[in-house]
Amino acid sequence: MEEQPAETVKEFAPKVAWDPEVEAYLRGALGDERFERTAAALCRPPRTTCLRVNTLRTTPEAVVAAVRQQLGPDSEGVVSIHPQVPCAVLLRGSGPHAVDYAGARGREVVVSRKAAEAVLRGAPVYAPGVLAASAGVGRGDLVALSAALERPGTDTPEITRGTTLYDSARAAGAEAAAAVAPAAAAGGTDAKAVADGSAPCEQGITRTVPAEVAATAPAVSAPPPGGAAATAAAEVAEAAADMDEGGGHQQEEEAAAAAGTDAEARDGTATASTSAAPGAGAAAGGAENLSVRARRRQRHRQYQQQLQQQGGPGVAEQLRHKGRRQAAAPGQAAAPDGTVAPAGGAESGPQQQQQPQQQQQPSQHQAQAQVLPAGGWTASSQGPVPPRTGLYVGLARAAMGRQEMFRAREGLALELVQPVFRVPPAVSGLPTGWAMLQNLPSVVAALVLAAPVPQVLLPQDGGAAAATSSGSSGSGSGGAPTSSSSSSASPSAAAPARPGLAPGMRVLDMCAAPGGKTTLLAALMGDVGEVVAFDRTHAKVGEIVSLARELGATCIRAHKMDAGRALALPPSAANAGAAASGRAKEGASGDASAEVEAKEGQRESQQQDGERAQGLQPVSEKARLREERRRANMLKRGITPPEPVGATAAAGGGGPAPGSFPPESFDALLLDAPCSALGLRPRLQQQAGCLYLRQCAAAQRRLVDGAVRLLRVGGAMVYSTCTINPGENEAVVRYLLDRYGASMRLVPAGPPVLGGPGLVGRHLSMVEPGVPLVGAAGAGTAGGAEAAAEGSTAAGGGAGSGAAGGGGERWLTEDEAPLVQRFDPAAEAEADGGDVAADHIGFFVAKFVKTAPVA
Ligand SMILES: C[S@@+](CC[C@H](N)C(=O)[O-])C[C@H]1O[C@@H](n2cnc3c(N)ncnc32)[C@H](O)[C@@H]1O
Repeated sequence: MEEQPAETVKEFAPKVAWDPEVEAYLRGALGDERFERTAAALCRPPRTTCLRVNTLRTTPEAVVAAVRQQLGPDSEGVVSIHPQVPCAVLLRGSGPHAVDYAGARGREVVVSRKAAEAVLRGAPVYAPGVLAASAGVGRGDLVALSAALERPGTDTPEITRGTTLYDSARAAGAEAAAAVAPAAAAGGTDAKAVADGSAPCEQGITRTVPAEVAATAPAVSAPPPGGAAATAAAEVAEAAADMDEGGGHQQEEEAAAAAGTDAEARDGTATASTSAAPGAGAAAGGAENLSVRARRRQRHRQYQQQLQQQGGPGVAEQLRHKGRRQAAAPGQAAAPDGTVAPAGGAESGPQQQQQPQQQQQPSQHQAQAQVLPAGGWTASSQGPVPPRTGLYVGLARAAMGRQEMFRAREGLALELVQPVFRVPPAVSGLPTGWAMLQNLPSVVAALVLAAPVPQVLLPQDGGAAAATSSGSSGSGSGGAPTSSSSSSASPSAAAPARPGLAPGMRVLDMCAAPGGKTTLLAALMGDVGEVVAFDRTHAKVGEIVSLARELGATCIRAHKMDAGRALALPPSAANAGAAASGRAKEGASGDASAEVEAKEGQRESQQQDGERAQGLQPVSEKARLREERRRANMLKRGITPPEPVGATAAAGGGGPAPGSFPPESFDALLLDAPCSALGLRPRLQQQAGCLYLRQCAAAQRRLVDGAVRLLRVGGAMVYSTCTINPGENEAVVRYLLDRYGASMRLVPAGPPVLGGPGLVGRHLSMVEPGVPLVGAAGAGTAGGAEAAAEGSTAAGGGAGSGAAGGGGERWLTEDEAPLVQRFDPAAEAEADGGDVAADHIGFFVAKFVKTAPVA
């Protein structure tokens, strides 16, 4: 096999791009080293896929056998039952693998960030995900796949859809073909830059030429017509034709320049067009008259001026690079493999090898770009584009030609040939309802709710659990643990325990769609009892219903409900509730965003429920009929329609929703809160800003306010998120304990325990608007932020200042931290031998028991 130059092989090692304020905050929370590892881990998918077995229909062993049968020899070492979570079947993948991009021969397709993230999980790319492609990419071609990030703070990708990327090697070949003479004069210092492999391109990516090639390549004169350069020119010409479809004259200008038909457009100084290679000339109009060319020149200069006016340093840099490339181009030639060979002569040799040392230190992304296939890629049909990120995500084969990729609204555009991650093969042939894909920490969250609650924490009369204590713990049906918690942090670890979840209970899943955890709760209860599932979005409630049907869970009642308004207080308590609500707002008074969020949430909820509320107090016959149809429709789809209630106030403001529940309605409760999702993987970019993080936390506190009231005394509650943001995790636990500590007790979140401890300390300025976050972190604590010196304990409740109180955002104490589970995306790297079974998304689980009514 032909040996490939090392430069074509690329490692995948990017780090998530963050909003700067969020980065400063997370660095403070996690410490620099852990933050760096987390930022790298978030760019990669977890290498283990988890199939959660539906124990209502089958057993883990049966699923493993079915998967093995389906995968055949491929299943060797790939499939296993999780040792601590019996209802979880793990399928192991591998990566990141270095990818050799030599086969792409300089062709590239840029896809949206989201498409690239899907590629990392093993998906192909569909036409809408394609943003840019090299000129002349045809069906069946191999291409390097790269990701475009979004411009900071926007959803707009950094590269416009439809952009043509020029393969600089081909463009250079065309230019060489256009030159009658070897253009020795233009070779000068730029030829030197090319020769030593450092010639930059328009995108700010430094193109690398293998040293061997640089040292040995012959000097180039005009290549023979019909050779590689002519082919390249023809492809560039095709690109020019492509670009006419939507690119406007600027694209044409660029194409002409790249095709070597207008020397003036390239260096701005030449006075005559050179004789073009046949292909290039025919394509781009080498026999144009001077006035047309003069107009082009003018437009080109105007465009450059515009760019310089609009752009920051990036644009200036691109223009500089562009000038250098263009001047250097005549001294280059396209090697058959798409690499660029330098001009020989006096400038070549050891002198050139020193050039890179004089260059500016490349950024991280540039550093990645330096190991791109020799030849590199340049942009663009629409003028210079921002410096590329160099986020290469695999070698793919085009299933469409370039034009079709942009014209098609759907359809497979690219199939992965060499992936960065090898995900386990898809398991598609399992009998319906046997298993579902569910990330392991999510499974753990439900199991933690089912885990036994130490008896000593419960009131004498046994509260809710006593009513069902004769039932099994559910371990037989769902693999829930039966033993008492083993956490040494709990003073009551050795005490007899009662199940947190058992058949016959009435359980609430407050934010339930699409229903992964809801259906697991039902399985853990043996489908006996009632699992009430809320979601605020109508369509999503439908998803819960469908999943419940598919998995055969009949005890689930799905409601469309804003969980923050689900608490119905009796009229006598309404005033007290309103007062509680007022206090909640008071507590958050330092947090302007909380109010913003509360108002927004209220507005949205009111809007969503407006129609329904009207239907409950119909103003017309038409409205009544509409409501009837609506309710019938909901019933048909398995969604429980809301019933009117007479209550007038609820914690969290906005009043109770129709169909809301009185306090202490549920024996157990799961609050899997909507969150910033900063733990989901892979993510190549995080757009969330601090304001958004604060809004998420405010919404979560509002949901907590309702949850603690809806839970019956003696009942267990799990709070979980899929974010690594301590403001939505530890700080929410702190809020709950400070505000409701007289009624709610933090207990060990387990078994099973697969995550690490929570963060101790506080962040001084996260919740204080206008205070810069940088520098807020102290040194030497678990998170790099200030140590928890205040000694707030799990039981030491009362109306504390909460997360929003003076002194910034507060997390856990040393005693509390081991009781929760923080799933660290970077944890797997720390594990012995890098155990892929421990490769998780970022997640957080905390468990509480209600020991007394909430006043
Ligand atoms: C993290 S997801 C829940 C995932 C779910 N527990 C599972 O495991 O499949 C959060 C859900 O909360 C819903 N949601 C957001 N705000 C809500 C609210 N105020 N009341 C009820 N549901 C809400 C969202 O629509 C979303 O489906």
